[in-house]
Amino acid sequence: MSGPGPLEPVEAQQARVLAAVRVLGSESLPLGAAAGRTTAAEVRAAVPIPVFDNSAMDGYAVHAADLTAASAERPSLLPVVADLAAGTDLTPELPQGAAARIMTGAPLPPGADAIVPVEDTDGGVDRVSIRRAPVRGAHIRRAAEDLAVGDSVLAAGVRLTPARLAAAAAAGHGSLEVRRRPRVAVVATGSELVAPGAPLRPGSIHDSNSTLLAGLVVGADAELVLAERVPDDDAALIAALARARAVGVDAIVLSGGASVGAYDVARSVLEPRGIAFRRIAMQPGKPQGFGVLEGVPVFALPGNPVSVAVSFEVFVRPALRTMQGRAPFPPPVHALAAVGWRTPPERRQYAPVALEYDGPTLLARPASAGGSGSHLAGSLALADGFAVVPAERSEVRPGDELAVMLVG
Ligand SMILES: Nc1nc2c(c(=O)[nH]1)N[C@H]1C(S)=C(S)[C@@H](COP(=O)(O)OP(=O)(O)OC[C@H]3O[C@@H](n4cnc5c(N)ncnc54)[C@H](O)[C@@H]3O)O[C@H]1N2
Ligand code: MOO
Repeated sequence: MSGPGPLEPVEAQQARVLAAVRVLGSESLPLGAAAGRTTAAEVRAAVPIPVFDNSAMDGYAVHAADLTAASAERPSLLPVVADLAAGTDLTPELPQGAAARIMTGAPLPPGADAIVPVEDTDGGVDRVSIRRAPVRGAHIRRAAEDLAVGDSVLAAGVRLTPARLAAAAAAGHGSLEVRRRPRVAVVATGSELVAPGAPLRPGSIHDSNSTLLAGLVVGADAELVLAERVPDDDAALIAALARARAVGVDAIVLSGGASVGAYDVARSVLEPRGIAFRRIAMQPGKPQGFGVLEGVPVFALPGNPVSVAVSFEVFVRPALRTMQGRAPFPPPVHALAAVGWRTPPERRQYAPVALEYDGPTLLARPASAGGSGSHLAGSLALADGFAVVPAERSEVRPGDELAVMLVG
């Protein structure tokens, strides 16, 4: 990149990224190992839900027509001809004029057309006294009333939450075809960096980007296979990139050295290797390197911590989602600005905001009292998301509606 060059739209850079990434292959995993994975194909019910007609109550299976006269004052008495617990394989035909004791989830005996809850009876074992006339169909759960065999349980490209895994289990699946997790290497560059918690020497700072990126990668359901911190030294970065390729990666994410400084190592190493460095019309996150190095997408994010957090959401997360076969962009939430603030000209702002409800109204408030500087790492602690302010706006006024990207 020689000279400043024009600012390019965020969408143009996102399009480059998405054009360069591919959906990964799939593998079959047992449900217990599939949480956080993405379905590689539509999942259809292999068994119906419910599997068979069954009782929704502990009580008695009856013919409703036998009990039209039953009341608290004049209970009806029926012989109990069967005792059906959940899990029983008995399916006796229920004769007219008889009852079967039945527990919740036990199969409905053929002929029965209503369940009387035990609370409406004397709980008898040989004979039962019934104090209330049931309506036909009462407390019966019909086979397939939720899903029939072949019905769609999960679409392809859906993240597997515990609830979705449970639906798949209920529909007869023990394992699912899921996308492979993207393998990601994270490299923080900067001679000023020391490990979190290590003593600071003059001019040094704690490396927070490694922690941030590692957590974001894992939170995006990818696999962190390498995390390195390298000084502003070409040979050190080249060696780190070689190690990343040696372990096998689907993406490499760097932080720092993406701008025009004399020691901007990411740019000096990667630009000659075909990674393009551009100025994107966004704040923070203006300098962005992206390209494909020996088949591997490489993201060179600017070093400022808030820039890293925003750049991940805007470029890296959509790529990792695409690799997993998901829609690239999670839907934003909408909030009203609690206060006003100035925004930079000609750059779309991604302002870290804290969200809070005022009654039913979701309000967004800048997460840092110190403004929206990309160096304000402390503001990340309070940020629930990034409010997206269009480039043509120069200020946000109190009450303005804002789209907010939730942080991962
Ligand atoms: N002359 C210009 N200077 C700068 C421009 C510009 O257009 N012209 N753009 C500014 C913008 S905007 C950004 S953003 C930064 C991006 O710079 P780099 O990507 O080269 O990042 P560094 O210089 O390496 O670091 C920036 C900042 O972040 C701190 N940092 C870096 N790594 C970490 C880490 N792992 N943990 C915590 N903090 C980190 C670093 O110490 C710097 O303070 O360039 C502007 N300059
Ligand atoms: O683009 Mo930089 O991230 O504004 O500070």
